[in-house]
Amino acid sequence: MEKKVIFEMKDIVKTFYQGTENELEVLHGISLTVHEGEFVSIVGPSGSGKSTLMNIIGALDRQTSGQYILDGVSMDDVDDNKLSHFRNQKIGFVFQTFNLIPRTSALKNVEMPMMYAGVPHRERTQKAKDLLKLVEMEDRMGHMPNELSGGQKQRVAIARSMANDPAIILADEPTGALDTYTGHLVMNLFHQLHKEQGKTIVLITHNPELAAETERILTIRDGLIVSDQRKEGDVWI
Ligand SMILES: Nc1ncnc2c1ncn2[C@@H]1O[C@H](COP(=O)(O)OP(=O)(O)OP(=O)(O)O)[C@@H](O)[C@H]1O
Repeated sequence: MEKKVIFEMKDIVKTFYQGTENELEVLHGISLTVHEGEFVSIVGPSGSGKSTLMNIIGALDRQTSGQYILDGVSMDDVDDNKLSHFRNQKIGFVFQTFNLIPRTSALKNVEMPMMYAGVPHRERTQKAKDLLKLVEMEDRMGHMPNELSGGQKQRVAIARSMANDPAIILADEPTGALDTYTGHLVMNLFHQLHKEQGKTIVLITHNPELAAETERILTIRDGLIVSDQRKEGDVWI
């Protein structure tokens, strides 16, 4: 059976304008389809446009031209007022610097996206507990972020990213602030979520070794996708 399309980009161009004179076209026409359950990485040198592309995938920014369809909805049809709600529902973000809310317990951090989504108290607390259990953080639920190690913070952040059952988990250099060993543990967690829960994951990374662990590598250079490789068995094609 054909897998469901999670998002589709058609000829996405992004231009930044500074004043009326200066314009900088950063993405020059990106076309890309990602299906449900894929674990994709986006790699490319610094300045190639990865963050710009990620901001569009994550509905944090809009394209200048082209079409972006996320979970069946064209982003052109989502007005600015609805954008943050849409983002909260559809995207689970994991950042390099964790971005947990300080002086707020791990449990409350995971509850937060559900609070914004209007999930009733009892239900969201139970879901947050279940998610923290899934990432093996159930014994640290009452801890504040500053009482957690980097790897533990990232596990809480990953639990939070799944709170509203997003269409995509979008992870931007999620192991960038962690030592190699802890980074591997975090990557293993993504692999587990992908394999056991069928999550669709988009990983943005500088690290080719991490990218090679995923099943599809998109390489972006100077604002264009220059290769799109998939792993078949042990071979990249
Ligand atoms: N808001 C902005 N206004 C103007 N130019 C921008 C803006 N954001 C990014 N750029 C430019 O777009 C280009 C691509 O930047 P981007 O951050 O997407 O690259 P990147 O591949 O994520 O780099 P890195 O790996 O270093 O984070 C750069 O030349 C950058 O200066």
